Amino acid sequence: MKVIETKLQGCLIIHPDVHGDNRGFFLETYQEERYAEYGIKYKFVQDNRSRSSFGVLRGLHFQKTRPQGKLVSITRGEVFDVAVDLRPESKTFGEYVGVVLSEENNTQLFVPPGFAHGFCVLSELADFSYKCTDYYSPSDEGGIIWNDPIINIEWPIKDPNLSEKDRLLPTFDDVKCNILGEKK
Ligand SMILES: Cc1cn([C@H]2C[C@H](O)[C@@H](COP(=O)(O)OP(=O)(O)O[C@H]3O[C@@H](C)C(=O)[C@@H](O)[C@H]3O)O2)c(=O)[nH]c1=O
Repeated sequence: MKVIETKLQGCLIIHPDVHGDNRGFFLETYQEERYAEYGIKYKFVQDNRSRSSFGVLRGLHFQKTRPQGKLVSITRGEVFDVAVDLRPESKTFGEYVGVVLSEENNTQLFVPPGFAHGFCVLSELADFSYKCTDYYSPSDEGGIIWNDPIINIEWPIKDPNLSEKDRLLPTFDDVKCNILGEKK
């Protein structure tokens, strides 16, 4: 397994070892002891999977008081996946990393608790799988609009297909005030 640190502390790009043979391939998508060696020492309590079609963008999502760390990967298709650092004490607060995850590259991203997360779909269909370090808590959901001008993510698609909820998300500026306890 190859693990690459990103500029956002704790946010890791993971390339699991893929064992190919004449039947196909095998890979371990999570192994507690080995992932812990790289700082992923969380207990995962929920596994999720979503399917989306080309041009769908889900995000940018976080939970306010019960932040979820997420170990994300793709079992079908290709996405551009984004993590935004929302940890108020972080030197990289407000910065993001983006990485292509696909069924070809088998890459994973570990998004620590305290980040917003989102992805857009680059293939006809994408099956997105992730493990979470805390439970889904709908009343605790927060979000930032995908095309926020301050975060300024270079999404590889234009005019994404968004849920009604995601279309109405606030800006980073609005969310930042809440996170940092500032008055606007
Ligand atoms: C996230 C989630 C949703 N749901 C339900 C609520 C709703 O009826 C339906 C779809 O929910 P959403 O529109 O919020 O799904 P979605 O937009 O896919 O939300 C997800 O986006 C990505 C980017 C993330 O990082 C995830 O943590 C999560 O926020 O599924 C659950 O039952 N459990 C869950 O953990």
